[in-house]
Amino acid sequence: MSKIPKPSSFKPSSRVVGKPLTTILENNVNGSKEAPASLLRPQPAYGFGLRRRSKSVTDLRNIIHKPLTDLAQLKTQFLKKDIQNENKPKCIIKANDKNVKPISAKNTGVKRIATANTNNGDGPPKPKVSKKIPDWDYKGRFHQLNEKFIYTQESLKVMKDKISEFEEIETHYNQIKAEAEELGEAKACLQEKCENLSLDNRKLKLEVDKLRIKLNLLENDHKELQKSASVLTEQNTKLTEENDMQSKNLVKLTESFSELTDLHTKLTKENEELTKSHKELFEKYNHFCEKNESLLVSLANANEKIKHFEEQTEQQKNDLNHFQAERRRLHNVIQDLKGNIRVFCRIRPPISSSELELLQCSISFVDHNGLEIRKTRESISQITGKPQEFKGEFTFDRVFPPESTQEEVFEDLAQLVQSALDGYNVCVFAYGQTGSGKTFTMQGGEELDQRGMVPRTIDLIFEAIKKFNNCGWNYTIQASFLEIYNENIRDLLNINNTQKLEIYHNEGKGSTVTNLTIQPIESAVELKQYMSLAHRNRATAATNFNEHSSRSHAVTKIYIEGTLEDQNIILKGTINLVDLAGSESAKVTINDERLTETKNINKSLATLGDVISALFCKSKHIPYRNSKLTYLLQSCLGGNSKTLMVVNIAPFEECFNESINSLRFAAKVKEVKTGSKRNKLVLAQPTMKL
Ligand SMILES: Nc1ncnc2c1ncn2[C@@H]1O[C@H](COP(=O)(O)OP(=O)(O)OP(=O)(O)O)[C@@H](O)[C@H]1O
Repeated sequence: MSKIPKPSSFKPSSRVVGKPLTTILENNVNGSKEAPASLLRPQPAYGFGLRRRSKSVTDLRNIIHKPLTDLAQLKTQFLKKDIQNENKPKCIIKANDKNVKPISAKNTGVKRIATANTNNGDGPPKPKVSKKIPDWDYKGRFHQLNEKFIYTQESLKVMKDKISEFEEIETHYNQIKAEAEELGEAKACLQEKCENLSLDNRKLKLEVDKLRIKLNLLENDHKELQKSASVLTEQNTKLTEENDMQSKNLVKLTESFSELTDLHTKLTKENEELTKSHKELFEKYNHFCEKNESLLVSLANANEKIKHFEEQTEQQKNDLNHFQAERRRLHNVIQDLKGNIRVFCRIRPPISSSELELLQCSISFVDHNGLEIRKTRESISQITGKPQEFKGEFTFDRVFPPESTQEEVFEDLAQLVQSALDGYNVCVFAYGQTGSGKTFTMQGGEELDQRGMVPRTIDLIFEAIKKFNNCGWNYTIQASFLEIYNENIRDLLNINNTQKLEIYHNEGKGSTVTNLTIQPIESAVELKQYMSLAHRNRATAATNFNEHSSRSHAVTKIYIEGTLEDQNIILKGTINLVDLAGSESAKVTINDERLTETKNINKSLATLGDVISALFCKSKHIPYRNSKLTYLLQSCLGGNSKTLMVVNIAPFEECFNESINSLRFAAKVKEVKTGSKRNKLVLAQPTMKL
């Protein structure tokens, strides 16, 4: 049995009133919660019990299923009972219907009497029931009966009204019955639909089960997705950070891109131009390729020639080294032939007007080697009574008159510089009295052409080194500057040097001075700078001859070391350029201090003479140690060393005696030279200049 929705659960609605029952049922079948309109319609009153029950759907259902005859029967019964009830005061209503509960007298009691006298609104007011009227009170009984009669009449009237109501109800019942039939049909439809719906419901349940399973699966998936979502969130955070960085990079890259775009545009233009020029160049290239082929042929020929020339060059290099060795040998032979000790004499000119006013000696020059010097004033000999002549004739390797230039004086010295580069020790002395021109000869004047022997030697050494470098030679130059003053050595490159400067002689290495500054030199300019410094540091003292006369021996020593690695040749030579102190005799000195200076100077000069004499005599003992000067120059005096002495002469008559002394000293030295080399004048070798 399909369930019909209970009317009690429906709310009354005015909207459904007047609608056909089928429509209402259909609406309910479709899920509407509205009650059928007929069920909500106000029911006609056919008794207070029935009216109340008519609101129940169950009663209505019963009514629907009861046949119409029952209703007529009900009406009749109802009317009968109503009349009977009137006659049975103990029970106001006796319901035959199961649904109308009988009211027992027990429950009503006295109240029944009270209610009988009250009007309940459905009928006429009941006559009051007073206490029992005695039988004899006919009047009272009549009055009572009369009231009952009136009441009965009114009740009858009421019943008639009720009958008419029942007729309406009957009409209405018929309508309801018709509607009930419709409802039955609708119910069948609904049942069918319900069955269908239950089928659908089952299907839906199955689907729901499936969906639940799916849901579980989806929930699991959801959890996994949540996990992966959290992982992805972390990744997302990282990626966001990376993205930020990338964004920044992107901005930079965008900027760079724009720059590159500009550059690209420029380069595109350049490329176009270059393509154009490339085209032109390619044409030229093709042209040159053609030329190149012919040139390659010529190149191959040239290569062959180069190879041939290289072989020749190598041969010539070997020859050159051989010739250089030969040149060194021959140069040395020439120098030996010229003499290992050479003596030049140089007469200086008067340089100031005061010097021009002085009496000059008469000096006559015999070719380049000899000179004759005499006094202008002749004196009478006290012994013979005849006029006495003071003159001297001297022959030297070279005599330079006053007009001789520094360049001319240096010509011969240049050959000795070459000997130093070839690995020999060379010593150049400037000898002479104070003011005779020693310093001028060695250092020179201010002008370029007045450069003396020392700067010219420096220039020549570095010029020669350049040439030798081209032939594979490598030279290193060092220099030291010292002076010997009162037999004490002073370092002219470091005048504050308080360390002891002592001379030691080593047979292999020659003389060395301890603690002396030996300065490596890279260029001629650098060496000249040190030379100027040494010149400034040199001890000077004013004399009556020359305001800045030197009272010390100044020694400039240049160390030359040449290496030819190919041939494993090392040449070590030195050049000593010595500006000797003035050689004047003690009688012209002014004071004791000067006298001591002069004595020391003369002693060292005399020792120099003695050493040279001892070398000439080939004495067993050479007194080198008698003076610091000779001890220092020991390795440059004698042996294979080359010595050049330039005797400087002042042309003044008042210097005549000193000049004669100097010339005699020089002549003595010259004799040494000629004596030792005369026997060897056998080979005449050509002179080889640098
Ligand atoms: N050949 C020369 N030509 C021109 N002037 C010269 C010549 N020789 C020397 N003199 C000048 O004569 C002066 C004295 O010369 P210098 O100073 O060289 O003499 P010195 O012998 O070195 O004296 P001292 O021993 O005192 O040093 C200087 O003014 C110098 O310039």
